[in-house]
Amino acid sequence: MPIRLGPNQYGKAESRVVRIYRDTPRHRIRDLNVSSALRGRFEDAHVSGDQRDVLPTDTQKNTAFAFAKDKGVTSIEEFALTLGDHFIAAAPAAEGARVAVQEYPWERIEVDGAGHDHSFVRSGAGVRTTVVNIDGSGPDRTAHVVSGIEDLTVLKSTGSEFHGFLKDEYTTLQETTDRILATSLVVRWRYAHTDVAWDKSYDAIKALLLRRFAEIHSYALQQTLYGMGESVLEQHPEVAEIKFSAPNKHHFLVDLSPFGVDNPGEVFHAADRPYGLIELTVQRDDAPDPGNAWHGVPGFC
Ligand SMILES: O=c1[nH]c(=O)c2[nH]c(=O)[nH]c2[nH]1
Repeated sequence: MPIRLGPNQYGKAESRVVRIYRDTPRHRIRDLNVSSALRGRFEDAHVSGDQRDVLPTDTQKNTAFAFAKDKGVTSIEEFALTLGDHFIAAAPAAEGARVAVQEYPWERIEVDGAGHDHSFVRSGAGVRTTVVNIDGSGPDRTAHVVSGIEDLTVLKSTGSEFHGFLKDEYTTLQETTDRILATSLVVRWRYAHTDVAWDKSYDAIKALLLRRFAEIHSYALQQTLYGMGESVLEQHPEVAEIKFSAPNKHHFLVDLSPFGVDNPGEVFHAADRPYGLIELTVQRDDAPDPGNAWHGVPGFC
């Protein structure tokens, strides 16, 4: 029975790289979680145990820390692209590299109305992400960048309705014209190219997503997310498509009538499970081919 090695990749997952810029008394911080993986002609390592083509995962980890010092972290996308190209050059058997980076946000601690020079507090609003996939080098090189934000928890205390839905013998859900809408967003967008002002693009897209969540009167989480994605594509030509994965964090009105207490939309039970899970893509008709841009990005349809 012929048996052979199928798709494979290997690398170092979740190196926690913290880069402090201390060239002036006003320090800056970039706090990263870096994962790299190489794919290519690595049959020998798997089938016979010959490691001559294998750039160790330990080396990949070291490189992430060394590059944080030598090249710095201008943006997570630039950092991931630089690392990926380096690994493909350093390991001749590597035909492609995947570098995923999460960035944890820090804010300066406010002291007497001003941000402190070297004291920070983790800020709660979302983790920035990128997944870079590079194939080849030289003129045949292709690079795909999928960036995004995860754990962006948002809530509207009104301005959300849900009614007119299909009903059958198992339907018990009441129609509503006023409910809480809450979700913890995972959003990922694919850039059409790599000539992007990465930090500026991220900041603007995050602000736009939040603004549109606030502005859109919701008839369903699906319609809110579609509207958010549509605005991103309208205002950001550098984005080819955007994907959402959003748990509908149900808030149930508590029945206080047994205690003779009225509850006009004021006290809710925030249920953690089960949750509706809404996933969608908003894309341009003429978006460039995704290639393997979504390779290794779990949880998206
Ligand atoms: O925004 C919603 N979309 C649904 O598809 C759905 N289904 C459900 O039970 N509640 C909701 N809410």
